[in-house]
Amino acid sequence: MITEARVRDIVNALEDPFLHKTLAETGGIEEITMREEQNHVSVKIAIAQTGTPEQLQLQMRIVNSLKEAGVETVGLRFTELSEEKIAQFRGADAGEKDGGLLSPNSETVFLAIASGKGGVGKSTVSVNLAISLARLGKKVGLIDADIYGFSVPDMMGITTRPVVRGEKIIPVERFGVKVISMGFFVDDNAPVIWRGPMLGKMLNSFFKEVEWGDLDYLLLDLPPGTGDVALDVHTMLPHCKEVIVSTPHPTAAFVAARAGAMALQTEHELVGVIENMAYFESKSTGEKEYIFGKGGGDKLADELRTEVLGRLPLQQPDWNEEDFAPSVYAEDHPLGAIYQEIAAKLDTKLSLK
Ligand SMILES: Nc1ncnc2c1ncn2[C@@H]1O[C@H](COP(=O)(O)OP(=O)(O)OP(=O)(O)O)[C@@H](O)[C@H]1O
Repeated sequence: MITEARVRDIVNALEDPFLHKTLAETGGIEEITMREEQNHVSVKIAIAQTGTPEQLQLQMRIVNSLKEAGVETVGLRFTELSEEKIAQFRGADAGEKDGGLLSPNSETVFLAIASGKGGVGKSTVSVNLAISLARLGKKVGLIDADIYGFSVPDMMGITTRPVVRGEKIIPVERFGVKVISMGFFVDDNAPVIWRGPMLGKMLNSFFKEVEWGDLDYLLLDLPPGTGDVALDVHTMLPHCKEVIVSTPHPTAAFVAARAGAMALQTEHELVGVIENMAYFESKSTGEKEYIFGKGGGDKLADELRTEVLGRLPLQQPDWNEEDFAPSVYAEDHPLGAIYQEIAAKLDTKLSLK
């Protein structure tokens, strides 16, 4: 009679038909019982969905494999994996480079915008970089992946919600950029209190269920910092090029270096640093004041072996009551022009790769 360990090996090697992961990876084997005198093996297995043709096929595969290994009779019971586990594996799927993830098209560059801490202007940079790339004639999408602290819709002055067509969500288009945000799916300003597995599910559906069409760039505004949420999102994402936003203050640059290290550890590729709030320029004298210090961006770029893509001074966009978008810099605004330069630089750099 074969050993229990051998039974486990045989069954573990088979795949959950819905998650496309081996039962070893999903921890699908719940129980194995052996009755030696009858050469009988009984296995209880959890899979993502029961009562399906796929389950029948898996049943057949298990029975055949065990019989080939010399088992006389096989008993099988199936249960369903917990929602949490399923979400965890679906989330992990999104992290697979070529896995079931919808790539808006195979040429699309995923460009993630990260920061070491909150409040340095990561979302402002994401929004304006996306718009600048669109102004260059690129087809651009923007995912507000700062799931718990979404701000992109407000920053861009988006007042409409995506519509659902068939099984697909049509992103909202604003300033030539297709946008999707957690903010579209919660009641007005309600805090998001979903935990890990839901996060994976949500991110995954931002890729898979949104009708992105053909895109040159899909930008992702990541959660700030180097904590659990940022790490989870980094892990779940497909391979991205990544830009780190920091202020020039040394402590901001220190934590930003940790964000850069996290990107590298999770196999994303750093393409540059943007120094935001780099200085304040007096409108009357043109003199520059380095309010948050100087040199943090250069140090950070050195440490991460990358370059400073641009430096943005402190200045608000001009308000426009008619077409209100509080964080969007017009093309002829001094910051709009700097964003345009950064976008052109990035576009050249990324299209050469
Ligand atoms: N260059 C700038 N000049 C003036 N204000 C700026 C500049 N960049 C960003 N801000 C302002 O700073 C604040 C923080 O910016 P933003 O929300 O983009 O930061 P963040 O890093 O995305 O923060 P979090 O990740 O915590 O949401 C906002 O009020 C924004 O308008």
